[in-house]
Amino acid sequence: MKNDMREILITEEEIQEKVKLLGREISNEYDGKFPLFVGVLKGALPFMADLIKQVDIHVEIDFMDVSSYGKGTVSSGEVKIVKDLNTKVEGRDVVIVEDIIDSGLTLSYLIELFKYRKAKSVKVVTLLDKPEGRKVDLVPDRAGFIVPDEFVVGYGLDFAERYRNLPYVGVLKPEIYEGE
Ligand SMILES: O=P(O)(O)OC[C@H]1O[C@H](OP(=O)(O)OP(=O)(O)O)[C@H](O)[C@@H]1O
Ligand SMILES: Nc1nc2[nH]cnc2c(=O)[nH]1
Repeated sequence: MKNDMREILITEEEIQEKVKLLGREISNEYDGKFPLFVGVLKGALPFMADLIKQVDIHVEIDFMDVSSYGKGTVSSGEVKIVKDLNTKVEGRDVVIVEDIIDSGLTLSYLIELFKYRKAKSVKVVTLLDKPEGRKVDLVPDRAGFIVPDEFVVGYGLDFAERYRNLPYVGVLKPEIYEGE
């Protein structure tokens, strides 16, 4: 798969170091509390798995599957719930765990949903933030790395359901996108 990459933007080591730091910060922030971490499938899976191992307080985890991207690289703009939570969020400190914030449409939808469901607090931690992609005004509470306005893959992020299992984040060669 490495041959398909035009460029590696963030190495495995850089990711793991950042995840440790975020885990420590979140442990301090929620010390004495029992937050509900909501992983947004599918992309947040590797980040969620690594992050919870670096958090040194009790946490509950659950997952939601929402989708606004089809097979390609452009958001449809419409957010659909594919799988809802099994956990009640009323009265809970919710931490939404994302792989990337691009347009911000997915997250703004989820934040409003959890507020409507009466969460005590709703915060966002994302591994990647792409501020140039924003279509709504949204700033994450914690972000690991800022990425440029390019379609990135790896560490949960796919192109046509591939490349999620790369341990790093990068950009594909143009001929890979064109082949689809
Ligand atoms: O800020 P936005 O423009 O809304 O983009 C961010 C969302 O897009 C990706 O998910 P996607 O809908 O592609 O589903 P996936 O995680 O299953 O790949 C990513 O995992 C975020 O959830
Ligand atoms: N794989 C991938 N999914 C995204 N969803 C929103 N932005 C991106 C991106 O840059 N790459």
